[in-house]
Amino acid sequence: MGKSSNSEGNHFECMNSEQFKAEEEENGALNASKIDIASSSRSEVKISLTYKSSLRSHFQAPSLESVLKQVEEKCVKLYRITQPGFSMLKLMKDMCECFLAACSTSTDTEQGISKTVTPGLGISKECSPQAISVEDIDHQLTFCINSTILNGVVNYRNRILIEVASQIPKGLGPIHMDLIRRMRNFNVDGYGFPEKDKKIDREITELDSLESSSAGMVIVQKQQSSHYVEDITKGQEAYGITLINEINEEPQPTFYYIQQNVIYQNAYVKFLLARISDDNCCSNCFGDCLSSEIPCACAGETGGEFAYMPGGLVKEKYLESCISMKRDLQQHNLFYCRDCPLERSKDKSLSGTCKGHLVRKFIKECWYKCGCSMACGNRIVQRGITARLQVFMTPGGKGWGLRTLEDMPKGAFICEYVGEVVTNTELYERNMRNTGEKHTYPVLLDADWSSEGVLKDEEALCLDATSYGNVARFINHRCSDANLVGIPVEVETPDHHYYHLAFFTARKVNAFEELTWDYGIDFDDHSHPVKAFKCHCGSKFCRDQKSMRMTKGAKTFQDNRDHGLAINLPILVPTK
Ligand SMILES: C[S@@+](CC[C@H](N)C(=O)[O-])C[C@H]1O[C@@H](n2cnc3c(N)ncnc32)[C@H](O)[C@@H]1O
Repeated sequence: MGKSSNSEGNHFECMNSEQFKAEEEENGALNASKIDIASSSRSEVKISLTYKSSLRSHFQAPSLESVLKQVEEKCVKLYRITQPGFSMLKLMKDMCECFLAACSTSTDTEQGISKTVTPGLGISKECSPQAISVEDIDHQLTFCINSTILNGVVNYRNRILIEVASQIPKGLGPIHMDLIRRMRNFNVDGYGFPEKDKKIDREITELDSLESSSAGMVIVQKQQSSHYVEDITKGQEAYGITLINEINEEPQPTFYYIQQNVIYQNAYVKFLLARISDDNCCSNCFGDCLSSEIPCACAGETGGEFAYMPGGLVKEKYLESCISMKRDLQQHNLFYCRDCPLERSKDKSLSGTCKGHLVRKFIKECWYKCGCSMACGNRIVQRGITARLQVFMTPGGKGWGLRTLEDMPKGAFICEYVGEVVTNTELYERNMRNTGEKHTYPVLLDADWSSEGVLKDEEALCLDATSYGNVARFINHRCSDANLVGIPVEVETPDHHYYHLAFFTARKVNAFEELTWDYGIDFDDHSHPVKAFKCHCGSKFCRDQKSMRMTKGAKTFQDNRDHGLAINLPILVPTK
């Protein structure tokens, strides 16, 4: 317990966890930071953060204003804060207010022990002589009840240890359950525990039975996962994206995480402001275009109405039309190219017959030439991923997959498909060099080939996420009833041979559900140079039944190379 006073001589009581400090030293985590929150008897709150950095010899203290300004700028960029007037001082004030509110609302005692808990991020506190505190440094959470009674150490790598000290008073059961409930909340908050950790319930009951015995260290659950990565994006996305493998020994996939598309070589993608005409931007707008009474020019692409609702979800009507386009293909016209870039890329001397391309609806977002702010409701995809996501090894033979760690409503933006922008010809050459990769990661950008007349080679584009990509490269295929829908989004250029392919939820998706997308594969097309994978989507509408029987005879791995997503052929209508 520490004491300090302010300039008016008020004393603050501040609780530190000695146990945690010892552990920190043991782990050599000398650069760890520590936050303390303390309250005085006059309900004043003091936050202090000790940051241990390497010592500098000529240290000159900067002004508080300049530091706050720099932090605010950094936060706005790093965490994509779109709230105008964001202020660090206000944030710190909010933290103090929350602390006081928590003190006054949760001091109801149970079995004589205060249930006051400050969940998460490096906070220790004392609101009453008997408190529970929660600390998190580098994702090690320490739960303390009265500091001495029970310390639960939750390790984020899927191991949960609960250490029980030697004297356990009777009647702590409800508190255990309360802790477990909170641990589950931490799961949902992105600490990466799989849903099956619900079996903690059973184990905590076992722990309850230890109450009357003298216990030492009790390992409640120890499940070493073969692989866990805290953030595959290495800080490039607003929230870290974890990766976990509890199924087999397959290590983390090797690829470079990129947050935005990069052009490989020949692709013609030019973002020229001069090409954006007045009809294609809203230079007279300001603030949020969605709140103006008359939709601006940027809504023109979607029939004079914005595709997004305030809050960022895609409007039901628009979303449904995109979903039905994929599901009921026969209802929609396919465009057949005169000189199909796909076929042309295979062999220039041959003129292959076009297999047809879906003519897709585009969303157009506001961009640089528009007068609105970055917080405008018509800028969703360009603001990047905000959902809590996790890459995980699927149990069903599909390799790695992607899931959400939080419930997502229908129409929510998940991520865009990011990769190297390559021409069809470049992709074809890559495919030919490819010697038996298990999974493939290319997507055709053919949503608007119908309006482009004959595309030049450098204009017929694909995204290849094999070596450079984002989290979307892990989204597996599901026939017909996938929970994501891919929508083409125009951001930088009105040239629709280049666009962003963005994934939105096609229905409400629950936390821990795998996110899937219908790649649009025709499993019956045996003319493709690379065979489609055997589909394990598990959907009752799976289109691969026939194909599974026909490919049974494939003998070598090479035979089983698949054409993943690089396919744009008519889909069979599912048989219900
Ligand atoms: C874009 S990647 C998806 C991530 C991939 N599962 C991985 O481990 O990296 C596409 C590849 O995943 C596999 N895949 C995706 N959906 C599948 C499904 N429904 N059944 C079987 N394999 C699937 C195929 O090998 C496909 O080429």
